[in-house]
Amino acid sequence: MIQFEHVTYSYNKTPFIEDMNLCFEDGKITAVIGPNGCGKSTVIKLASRLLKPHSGRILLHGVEISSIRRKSFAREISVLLQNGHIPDMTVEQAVLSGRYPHQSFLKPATKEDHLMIDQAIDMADCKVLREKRMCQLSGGECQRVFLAMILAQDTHIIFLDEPTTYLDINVSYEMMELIRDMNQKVGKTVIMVLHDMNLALNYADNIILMNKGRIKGSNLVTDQRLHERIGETFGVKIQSFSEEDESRFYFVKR
Ligand SMILES: Nc1ncnc2c1ncn2[C@@H]1O[C@H](COP(=O)(O)OP(=O)(O)OP(=O)(O)O)[C@@H](O)[C@H]1O
Repeated sequence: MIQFEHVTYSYNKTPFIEDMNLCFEDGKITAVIGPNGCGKSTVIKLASRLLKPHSGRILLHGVEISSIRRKSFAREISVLLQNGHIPDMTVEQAVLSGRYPHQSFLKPATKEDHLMIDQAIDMADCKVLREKRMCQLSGGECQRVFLAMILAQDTHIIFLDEPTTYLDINVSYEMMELIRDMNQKVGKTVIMVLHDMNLALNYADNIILMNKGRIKGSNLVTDQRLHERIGETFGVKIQSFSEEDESRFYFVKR
């Protein structure tokens, strides 16, 4: 479990995130949603130690994350960022680099490392890309390889910042199915930033809604007013229709 306690962070003189309290529960898929610039990536970067809070505490299973050793932390938490750096190496080497928290300095990769990268490449459907260089891949292919790197890192908690960027609609759903498998079959805790409300509503066990650096609601999956709240926050109108005794919603411009 990751907890934010009274966290404050600012990029300039004015605090952007102020006194934030938040909990990412174990074993769940949590979607963080909110308009552009509302602070979703900032939260992911704070939780994954890429940014340091100016005040307050961030705890991983009750331990302040700043006190955890780098390699131990990387065995617990992995993160897929937006616009990640494309390494100058082959896909196989890139996926192997995901194993670094489990390897000893200057020791060659072990049998287990190779097994993990084979599994990760298989799961993320990157077999045909294995020998290619990263710079030769399309945006969607790169995204799949980044996911394979994360799978190879084999952490309990996975942060994904817009994992479906560059993916077409069909592959986006495949990616979500893979994320659901990681959660349900392997027990990973997944926290992901999503812009696609359909994906968030279909795949998340928990939805956290943000606006202007603040949490506007968490545990929203069961909130009867979830769709209205999304509409208000994004400034869009909701329309609903019934399908097979189920109400479906879509959002349109006001
Ligand atoms: N390095 C930085 N320096 C200054 N301001 C920053 C920096 N990074 C982000 N910001 C600002 O902080 C705010 C929150 O940014 P953040 O990337 O967390 O938003 P987001 O909700 O993830 O947005 P998006 O949906 O567009 O990806 C924005 O106003 C952004 O301009």
